[in-house]
Amino acid sequence: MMPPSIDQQLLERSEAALASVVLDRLDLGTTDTFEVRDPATERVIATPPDHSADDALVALDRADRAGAAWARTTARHRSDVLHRAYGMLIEQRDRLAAVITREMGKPLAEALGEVQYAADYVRWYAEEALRPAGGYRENPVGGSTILTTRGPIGTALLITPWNFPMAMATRKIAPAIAVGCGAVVKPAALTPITTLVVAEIFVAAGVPEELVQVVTTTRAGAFSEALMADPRVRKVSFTGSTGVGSVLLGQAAKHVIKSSMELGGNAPLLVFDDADLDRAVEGAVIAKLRNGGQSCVAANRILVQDGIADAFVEGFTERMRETVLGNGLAEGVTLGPVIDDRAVANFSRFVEDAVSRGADLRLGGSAPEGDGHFFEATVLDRVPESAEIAQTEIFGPVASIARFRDEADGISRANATPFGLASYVFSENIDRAFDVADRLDTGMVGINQGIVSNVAAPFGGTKASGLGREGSSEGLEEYQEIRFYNLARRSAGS
Ligand SMILES: NC(=O)C1=CN([C@@H]2O[C@H](COP(=O)(O)OP(=O)(O)OC[C@H]3O[C@@H](n4cnc5c(N)ncnc54)[C@H](OP(=O)(O)O)[C@@H]3O)[C@@H](O)[C@H]2O)C=CC1
Ligand SMILES: O=C(O)CCCC(=O)O
Repeated sequence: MMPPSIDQQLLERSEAALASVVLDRLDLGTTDTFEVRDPATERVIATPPDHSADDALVALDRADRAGAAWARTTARHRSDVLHRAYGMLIEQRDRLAAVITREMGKPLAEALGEVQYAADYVRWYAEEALRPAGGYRENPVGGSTILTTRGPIGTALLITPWNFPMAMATRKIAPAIAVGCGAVVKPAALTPITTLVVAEIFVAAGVPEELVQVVTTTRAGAFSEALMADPRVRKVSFTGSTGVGSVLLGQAAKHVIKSSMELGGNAPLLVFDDADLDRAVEGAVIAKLRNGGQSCVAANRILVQDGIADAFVEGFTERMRETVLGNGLAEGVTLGPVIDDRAVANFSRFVEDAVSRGADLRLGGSAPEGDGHFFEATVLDRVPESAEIAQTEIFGPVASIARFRDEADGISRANATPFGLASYVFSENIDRAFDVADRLDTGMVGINQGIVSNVAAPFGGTKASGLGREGSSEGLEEYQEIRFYNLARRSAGS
């Protein structure tokens, strides 16, 4: 079948959007550059500066100084600035979405969804900035009153991945700004442009020019070594692979830096015999294909109870067959390219390995010929636990289905992973759904739905999936330091 053709007007608009971005926001005279490519065509779309570790230290210096002044502003002021930024992000949603699609690949409609999701973090933290941040309690043995305050922790280092280039940036930058911190942001080298647009809009909304410094670089290791050894960094927030998260935690341990780590997942999605079939199929498609499967909360292991398995696999495969693969700028496309060649090679290997171990390939399984990094929506059924795909984070549009006998079997398989980010349960028996959800060792559980992401909810995982939470009020606390005042009292206390 011919791939859908690209809308020329959208292409031109996206070219204009890319051309409008100031690539060197640090303006340090850096002459090294690197290439950012469109994953749908492999063509170069931008050449931002490749900043050195020394450049990053200058950025840190600026963010730290600006942060000291920002910390003294009122919560009302910070809230107003964030509200303005929200409005401007929404006004510029088409420009932002075009940049996201061109550098990351997701279909334009999904990119627009990411812009709204990302902007919602800014609005949420504009509101949270005003919440009371302190407490009062009596010393239980009398003699003093304990007052607590929460203040900005200091300068934050924010490292983001390529899969949600806007939402992961705002999920970190907005709470940092809301409480009064400065920040150095390092976007993924594959997708740095969106973050530059976000920073530009924040400044236009009233964020001081130097408060949020975006460092574009391909030298991530040297960057983090230099910054994590600098005592001015008081907070690191990272989203990405568990391997890099561990390296950062090692560096944080040395200098005792407060850390939030949002790392890999291996989400189980359990469908019980008593699930509503249509709901389970729909939820599983949503959970599997979030961001083309390139999400840490994407359903990684679909586990289906024996009694409903055949009907589920039938329905799920038919829904996966409806996906339209192609360039995210083309009309009707619902599945864009994957991020790079390495990902395509991984998926081909997963499929080959699973089939060689007895899995049943129900749909897809190949990378189409031609330019760009594409992989078909794929369904593998009866995947044995020995298959590589049953043990690893897939991060793409390949669904791995296995069957289970009963509740105990399903739960024990679901928990048999070092990861604990998200899980999903489908059952019309609400007692069972809650009971199973309670016994799944993950930070988030979707019950009868395939979505857990929500700005008002604490996003994060257990075990090797990370530390800390993002979004919600808990996400704000990650950028705060608690202080208490022990106020002497004459009375013995009440
Ligand atoms: N939990 C999640 O949300 C995500 C999980 N992943 C998982 O990780 C796998 C690999 O993806 P990838 O993008 O390579 O993830 P990485 O963990 O390598 O990259 C995430 C971010 O960390 C940066 N980084 C890389 N090395 C270091 C370092 N030594 N010190 C500081 N920062 C560093 C990257 O920079 P640079 O781009 O320059 O390498 C990028 O900005 C995926 O296939 C997926 O399994 C990926 C993305 C998100
Ligand atoms: O997948 C990720 O890398 C981050 C989380 C995306 C989401 O908020 O849903």
